[in-house]
Amino acid sequence: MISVSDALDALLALVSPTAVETVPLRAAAGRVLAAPVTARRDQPPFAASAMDGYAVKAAEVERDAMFKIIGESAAGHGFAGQVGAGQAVRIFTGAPVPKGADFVVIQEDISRTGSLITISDHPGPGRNIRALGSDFCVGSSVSAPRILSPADIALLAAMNIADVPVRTKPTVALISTGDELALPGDMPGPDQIIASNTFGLDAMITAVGATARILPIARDTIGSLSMALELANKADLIVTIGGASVGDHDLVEQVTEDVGMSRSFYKVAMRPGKPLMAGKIGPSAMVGLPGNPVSAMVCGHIFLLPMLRVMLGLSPETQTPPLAPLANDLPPNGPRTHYMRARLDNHGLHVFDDQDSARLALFAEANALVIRPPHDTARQKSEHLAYIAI
Ligand SMILES: Nc1nc2c(c(=O)[nH]1)N[C@H]1C(S)=C(S)[C@@H](COP(=O)(O)OP(=O)(O)OC[C@H]3O[C@@H](n4cnc5c(N)ncnc54)[C@H](O)[C@@H]3O)O[C@H]1N2
Ligand code: MOO
Repeated sequence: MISVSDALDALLALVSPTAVETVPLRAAAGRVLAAPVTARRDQPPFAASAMDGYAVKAAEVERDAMFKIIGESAAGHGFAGQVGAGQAVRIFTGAPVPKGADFVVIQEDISRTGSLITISDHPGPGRNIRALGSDFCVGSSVSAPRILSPADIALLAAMNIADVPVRTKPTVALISTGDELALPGDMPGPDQIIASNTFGLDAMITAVGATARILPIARDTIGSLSMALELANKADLIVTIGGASVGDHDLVEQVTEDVGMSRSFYKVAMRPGKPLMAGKIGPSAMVGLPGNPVSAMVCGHIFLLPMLRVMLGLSPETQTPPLAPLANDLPPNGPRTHYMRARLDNHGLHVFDDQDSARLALFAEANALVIRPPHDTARQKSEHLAYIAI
């Protein structure tokens, strides 16, 4: 049995970043930017008014000063002339500030009679002008890698970037194994249960930005499992679920060996998730997850997500696990790293009494996995422990 950190290192060594593809801007939302992109424009491309009002010379701005309006500058239609002494141009938000003007008096501070205006109130110190290129300039860079947020997409649009280089979505083939499994919506037999893990993992994989394929359930025969692995052969990552332990019907170890998997390791000192195996089948990374529903999902968080992040060109971890106070006492931990299901609220981490790795209903109540290192001593309420938000 190897430690969690050795297992993670070995798993990350099985994968590498996917190829880069170029997609239209709208399709880039949520994708990982693969290379820095640079602005093709200055923004704003001219000194622009930040307010509706009158463009004048700053030197002439004082209470009771009078100006003659000589034209108008609207967004999309600037004023071609020049503002001279004692002159003003009616201007609107986003419009180019005309030559000769360097101050916009907001219309609330003006009284107007025909084509004459008087500054009737004290204008504030701000000139109400956004300088050319004050947001970004030609050549300003958006750094990579990053998951493109809605704000990033808006920025790229403003930079006039129509096509975006992103990482190809890693493909993951999910294979549930077991005679006892039926699909949601099926009429399960009396000894059957519903295959839940594939669906939970599919949701997790999709949310991180990869594509999952759910393959037909492999039955507990060598032929059925071999066929499923064959169907999976083009995937970047093959994930089997169940059949990883030592029972007579646990065939993943044997069949992956038969199809020529070069094994990286089998069994990790963690709870849940001990009977985890990994290796390479041809060019695909392969991870054999334990079948217990909570074990499969916890291993998804601890191992699959970092692997997928590396495939997406990101760093494996999103953050160092934060600390929070315990809301209850905990007994000492055993020899394996224990990821304890807990609910974090304003009072701290409420670690569940029942840590059975088959209890999906309880797992769905959890929003944190409290990390207990091997042989961690007993912990008291209020002590701060590291956790992973799930
Ligand atoms: N003698 C021993 N028995 C077991 C050991 C051990 O060390 N010695 N380890 C236990 C641990 S820990 C785990 S975890 C499980 C893992 O077993 P497998 O990976 O072989 O999984 P299965 O036996 O196929 O299934 C376990 C359990 O999970 C259910 N299952 C399987 N696939 C799915 C699915 N896709 N969706 C929902 N539920 C699933 C399956 O019906 C079983 O109830 O082994 C322990 N045994
Ligand atoms: O290691 Mo198993 O995954 O505890 O239930």
